[in-house]
Amino acid sequence: MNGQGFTVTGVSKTYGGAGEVRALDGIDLTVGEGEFVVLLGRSGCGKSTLLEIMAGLQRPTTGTVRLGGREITEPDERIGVVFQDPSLYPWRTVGRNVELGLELAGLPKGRRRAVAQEHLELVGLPDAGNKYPRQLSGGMRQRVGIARALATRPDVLLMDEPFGAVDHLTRLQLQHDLLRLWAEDTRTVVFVTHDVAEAIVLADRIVLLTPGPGRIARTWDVPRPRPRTLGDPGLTALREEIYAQLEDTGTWEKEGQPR
Ligand SMILES: Nc1ncnc2c1ncn2[C@@H]1O[C@H](COP(=O)(O)OP(=O)(O)OP(=O)(O)O)[C@@H](O)[C@H]1O
Repeated sequence: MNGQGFTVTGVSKTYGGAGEVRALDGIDLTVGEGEFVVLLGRSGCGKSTLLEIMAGLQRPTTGTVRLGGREITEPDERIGVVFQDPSLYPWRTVGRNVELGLELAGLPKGRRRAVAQEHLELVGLPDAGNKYPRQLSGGMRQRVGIARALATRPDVLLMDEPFGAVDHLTRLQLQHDLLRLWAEDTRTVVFVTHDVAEAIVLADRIVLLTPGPGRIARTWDVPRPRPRTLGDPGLTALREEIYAQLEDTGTWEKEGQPR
């Protein structure tokens, strides 16, 4: 276990400009060391805003975020971030993309190579190092994004719809691989999705956000062993409960697609 916990206290965010948008209001959230928390909610409820604030990529209008007791006000070496679009540099090989954070950290070239290769192996791409991103599938590129985030050995992984752009089967495989990586080296994970099934398969705890402004409506513990299948009766009940709560907010259609 090498994770660190987050404490989000009274976080609100209002985007300025012509039409003010209250994206978040009064978010209080604790994520324990080594815990896998999923932020679930429809499009526009402030999931990305909250994740970016936790990553130090944005400042809240009010409130604070602490990681291991230290306030987060800017990007932090203890935090790795994975977005839906892995944004790989097309002119760099896959290996050199994974090396990016290590370059910034000043690691010597030979060591960078070795660490990048080690992390490509970890995500199931042992032979991809000398290829270019365009030679990989979408799912493989997303794995490279994960390898890049893990290569600097962050204590915490923040993931914003990381599997949102890949096909269903690839998505299931990536979920499985992520859980394997997490089990091998447990670190704190905060994972954003609007997919109820994905939340149930992955999370220790599901945090449901509702929009206008984004607030925490409810949280659920998912006390089932992994790997989980949605056929598990305990999970079917939970799934129904989450959908019922979403329907209460009048903004959801069954099977996880926001209107
Ligand atoms: N840079 C910005 N400037 C102004 N408004 C913004 C900005 N970023 C987000 N918003 C607004 O804040 C609200 C929350 O957006 P956010 O992207 O955090 O939600 P989300 O739940 O992650 O949505 P999605 O699932 O579609 O990514 C939305 O109303 C959005 O339009």
